[in-house]
Amino acid sequence: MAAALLGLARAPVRPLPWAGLAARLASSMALPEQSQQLFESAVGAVLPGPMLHRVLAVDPSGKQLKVRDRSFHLCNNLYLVGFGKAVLGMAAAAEELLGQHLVQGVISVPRGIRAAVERAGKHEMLLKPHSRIQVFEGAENNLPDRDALRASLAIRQLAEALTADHLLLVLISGGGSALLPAPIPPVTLEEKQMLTKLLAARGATIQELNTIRKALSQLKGGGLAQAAYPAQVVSLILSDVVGDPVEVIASGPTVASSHSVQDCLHILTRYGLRAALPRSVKTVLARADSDPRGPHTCGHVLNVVIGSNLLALAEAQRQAEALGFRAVVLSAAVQGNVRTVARFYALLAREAAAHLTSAGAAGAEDTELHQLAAQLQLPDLRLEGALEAVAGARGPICLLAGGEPTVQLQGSGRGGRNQELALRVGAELGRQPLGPVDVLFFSGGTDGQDGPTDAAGAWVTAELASQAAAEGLDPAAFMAQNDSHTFFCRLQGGAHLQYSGLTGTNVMDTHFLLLRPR
Ligand SMILES: Nc1ncnc2c1ncn2[C@@H]1O[C@H](COP(=O)(O)OP(=O)(O)OP(=O)(O)O)[C@@H](O)[C@H]1O
Ligand SMILES: O=C(O)[C@H](O)CO
Repeated sequence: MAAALLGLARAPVRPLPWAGLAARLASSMALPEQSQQLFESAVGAVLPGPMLHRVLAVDPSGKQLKVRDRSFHLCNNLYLVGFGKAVLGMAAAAEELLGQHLVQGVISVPRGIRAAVERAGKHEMLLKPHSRIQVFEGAENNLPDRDALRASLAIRQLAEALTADHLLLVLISGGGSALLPAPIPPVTLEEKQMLTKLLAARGATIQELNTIRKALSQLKGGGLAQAAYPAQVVSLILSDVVGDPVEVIASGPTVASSHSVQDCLHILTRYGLRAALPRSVKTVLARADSDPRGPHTCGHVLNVVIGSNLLALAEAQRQAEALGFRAVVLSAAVQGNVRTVARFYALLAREAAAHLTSAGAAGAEDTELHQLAAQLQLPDLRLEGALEAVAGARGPICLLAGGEPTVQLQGSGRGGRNQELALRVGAELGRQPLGPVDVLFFSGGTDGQDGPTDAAGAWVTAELASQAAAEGLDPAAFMAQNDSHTFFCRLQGGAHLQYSGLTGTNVMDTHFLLLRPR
């Protein structure tokens, strides 16, 4: 769906007409440098400014706001609210574009974000000095708190005061659920926070977590849209969820919820929380099905996904082609255990290397690769397309993917999904020689922060095991402790780490596999 929405469906890969020149270009730069360029172009494509400019425009008369192919009348009637990790930059871009039409705005963004953006010199992501947009910072560590609650109440108040003449622009990005808490009484903020924490710790998916959050919230699951009715509502959504489901991202505050109380009870039972529910939660759930207003309706809302992992990958693919790689996007929905995902990428690298060096792929490994692909159940995986492209290639190959694998923490080390994935792929690649081909795997979080570290991710080559051994580092010991960040800090003085600082955007992670025959 996202591909169609964004007009990004790709034609099958054909040989490049300028293949000779491009291949020379690819071979003149080091693979780590090239992977860094791909990451920068991926992130650059989903920065708030470019994204908003792609979908929003004011017509020359200044009387119409164009959102894709829809037009909305402007006459001192524009209001703005927003919540999410990327919303400060989105609001700054909206203010730049629509400032003179804006009457008032309120946004809820993570604690410390303005100072971080300022320190990074990203002034284009800051609001103007006398902005009409009020900023609340809160939800430290992605958990709803009193400050986020105050922000939610200000957002609700703004929405409820609107009339049919008004237009409300809603800016939404990942992290929005924690930044827009408004529990339905008698549920308290603390009770909701506790339930969310318990569900997350027991492994609930973001879909399950947000189903519960919606049932207990005044503003999620279409509640914000309802509060703004009869004003027209345009929501611009930056997706941080695989498949870009608008009802899940930030718990869908402008999307009518299709979940029933039964769905909630199933989830609470699945995670062993049904028996110990606070009385207030039971009361709200019991009331929900008998709510005389019925579910929220959202006919007055236009929800638009303005950025996603696929958009970032498409830009990185373009950049890879410009660098002379034959480039294929494998999937923008990589999920699953990081160990399985790492094995999958290592087998894919091995098979691609075998084709490039005419060694021929081993049957058992091809079978395992397909088994892992089936096990991971990636809905949009283009494995055959990638293998075909690899089989027909003589020069450098770039396979791109994105998503959010899961790390089940066992140790007490420092790391993140991306660094752990890279370390695991590197360890797998070193198991057998790959022939005369250079192979690099890169994994980086588009928000610029991988887990609780200040690196965005890391890159590895097939030489990782020997490089580590030369410095007395044992990758297996670091993996057992989930200590990938410490490993990469020590390996060649941190040269394999990707640092970009907080990027001000967030469309999950990017994975690049680069292969170049020697
Ligand atoms: N030592 C570690 N090694 C590997 N992964 C870790 C480690 N510590 C935390 N993580 C992982 O980091 C993730 C949390 O990091 P982060 O704050 O970047 O979350 P996020 O999912 O990227 O947030 P968002 O999607 O809202 O941007 C969790 O998935 C957690 O399992
Ligand atoms: O805020 C949230 O609910 C998550 O980041 C998913 O969008």
